Amino acid sequence: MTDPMTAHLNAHATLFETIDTLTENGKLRRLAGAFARFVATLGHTPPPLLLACLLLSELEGRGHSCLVLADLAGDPSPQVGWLDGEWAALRAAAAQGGGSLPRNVNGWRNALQGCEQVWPVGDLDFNQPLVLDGERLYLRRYWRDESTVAASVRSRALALAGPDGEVDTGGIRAWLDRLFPHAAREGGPDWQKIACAAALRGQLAVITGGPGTGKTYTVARLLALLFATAGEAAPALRIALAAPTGKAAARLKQSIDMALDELAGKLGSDLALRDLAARMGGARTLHSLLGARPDTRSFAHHAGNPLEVDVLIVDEASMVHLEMMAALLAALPSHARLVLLGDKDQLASVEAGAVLGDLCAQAESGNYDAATCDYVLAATGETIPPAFRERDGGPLAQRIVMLRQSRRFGGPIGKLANAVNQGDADAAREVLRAESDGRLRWIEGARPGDVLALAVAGRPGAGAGYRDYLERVREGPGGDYEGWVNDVLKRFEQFRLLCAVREGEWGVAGLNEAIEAKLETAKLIRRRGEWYVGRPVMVTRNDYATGVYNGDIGLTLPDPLRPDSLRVWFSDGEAVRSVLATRLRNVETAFAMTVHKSQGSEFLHTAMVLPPQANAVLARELVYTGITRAREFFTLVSPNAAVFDQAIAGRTQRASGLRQALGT
Ligand SMILES: Nc1ncnc2c1ncn2[C@@H]1O[C@H](COP(=O)(O)OP(=O)(O)OP(=O)(O)O)[C@@H](O)[C@H]1O
Repeated sequence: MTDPMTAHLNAHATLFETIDTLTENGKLRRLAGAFARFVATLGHTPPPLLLACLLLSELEGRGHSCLVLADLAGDPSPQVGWLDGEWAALRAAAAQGGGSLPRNVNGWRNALQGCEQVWPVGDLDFNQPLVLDGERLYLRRYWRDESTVAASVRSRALALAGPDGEVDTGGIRAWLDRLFPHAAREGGPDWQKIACAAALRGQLAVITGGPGTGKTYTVARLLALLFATAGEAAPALRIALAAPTGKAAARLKQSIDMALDELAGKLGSDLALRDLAARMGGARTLHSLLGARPDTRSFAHHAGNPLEVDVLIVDEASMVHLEMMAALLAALPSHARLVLLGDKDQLASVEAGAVLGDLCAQAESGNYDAATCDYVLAATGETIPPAFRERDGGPLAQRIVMLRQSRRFGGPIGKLANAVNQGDADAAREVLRAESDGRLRWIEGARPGDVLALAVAGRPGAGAGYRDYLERVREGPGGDYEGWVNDVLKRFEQFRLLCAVREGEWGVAGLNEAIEAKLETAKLIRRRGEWYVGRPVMVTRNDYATGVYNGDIGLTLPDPLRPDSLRVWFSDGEAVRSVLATRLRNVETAFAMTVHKSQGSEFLHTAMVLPPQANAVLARELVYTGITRAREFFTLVSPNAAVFDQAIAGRTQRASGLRQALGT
């Protein structure tokens, strides 16, 4: 006799067969089918629920935190990159399981809210795995995280440091005038100064801006201001610096230390800034700040055991995913001031959510209310221009300041990044083709050999690609092993090849192999199995035993004490540290890496390789992020010029309920 569960799954045999075929063909991730099967074991499962679960899981893998019912009622193919009638095939197969599928949003909502696996928000809660909130379907944990973030951001946005009358705007103004002695360069108000004042007004500040707009410069001055205006509390002020990755954390600490040191020189003994820098300690990854525990999703710090901080600065906030932001906000004591720094236009986190983008949805237009404009005038002497005054600005808009003038990125790379950000393909192509000063180069109609030549030898005026560090490796350490390691690591950071995709000849996997072969032919490396001298690797999973984390990049060099064994060296701010190569289990070769993984890093010369065909991940944010990883030189390599236009035409809009919940 067939048990009821098997009988139930059999009723959907055609649908599961179609799901399996799509999975085999790489159109669905395995987890999506497995999740749909799991939900089917939990009770009666009508075909609309199965389809919704399948899509929800597939979308989660692509960074969306929920499924919008309008997409179900319409056609979700664009979000999942289906081009060949996959959605129609799934619908047809689902219909064979019995009954017709809903035709509109109302129909889908009715079908889903009647299912025992779904909790319609507001009904009695039985801890069902799926949550239906208005016109969005969630996996319960994302709904919980989104609710935590929305509630916490709302209450922090509302909490003023005191009625504005009680904030000593005169005192703030006096310090700000010293910290920002020069007027803003391109007319308009000094947004950096305004950002500092805004952050002093409440418990949340978001400072967004493109590369080189002075986010770190501003935040160093904000720290000085907080310290200067804290009065007797100053010596006890607990400040923490954090970022999503170790590399970004190290960069933040380094830049803040430098900026504070420079300020200390200017302000003399009026403010003990060097003491402040020393007391702050290092910058940490968010995982380490929250006390990540191996193999669990929970942290040592949470609402019941909050972080011991008064001020928390988080850099590269665009990389912070929804789950991490929820954990961070839950663990932050309510009195603490949170300052988020990041570029809202960059790619969102690899994991689900686009929190910074959602928070900053209206940052361009400012939307400051009259109270903010009055406060800013009193605290900074700056007048917010009418164009940035209130339209429909709520409390959150008052907490967000966008820095609009880049100090480092004014040249052709900045122009290109701007054009891409505006989706202006004509302007972007024009800047690229002008190849100003050799800063930009576009290899159109590229062949694989062009990428390899670039990787091995760079291009004239823009450095020698990977040849440079490998030749230094070949020279050997001489008498100063650590100096040599430092130099090799620095040279490796001068050039990087970024890919939009992982698979195929133009993806990370194919290019890494091809580059290794080419370097071997050029006698720059000598492979001896997986590990060899000069191999760059990227860590793909946190490993608490060896102290290396997802995204860390290291170089393989001979062990100074036992030349036969290899160690992988990582930069740790100014210092270096190493791990025996054979102890690193989750690593991959990193001559080529994805744009996603390059976030938080910059290279003197960045080359970005686009694939020959457009696909769902290839969007404006990705191209913008790739370009803005270049400090001095940028090369675009594309086998098919049309793909560049297609990529920047599309924006990635991640499905989330956060904008609505926050009114942004
Ligand atoms: N108001 C200013 N006056 C003088 N120099 C400035 C000012 N603002 C920024 N700079 C300089 O411009 C450069 C870029 O600033 P900063 O590194 O703070 O930008 P950022 O937005 O943090 O960049 P990234 O996105 O790359 O982290 C630095 O050298 C900084 O010292």
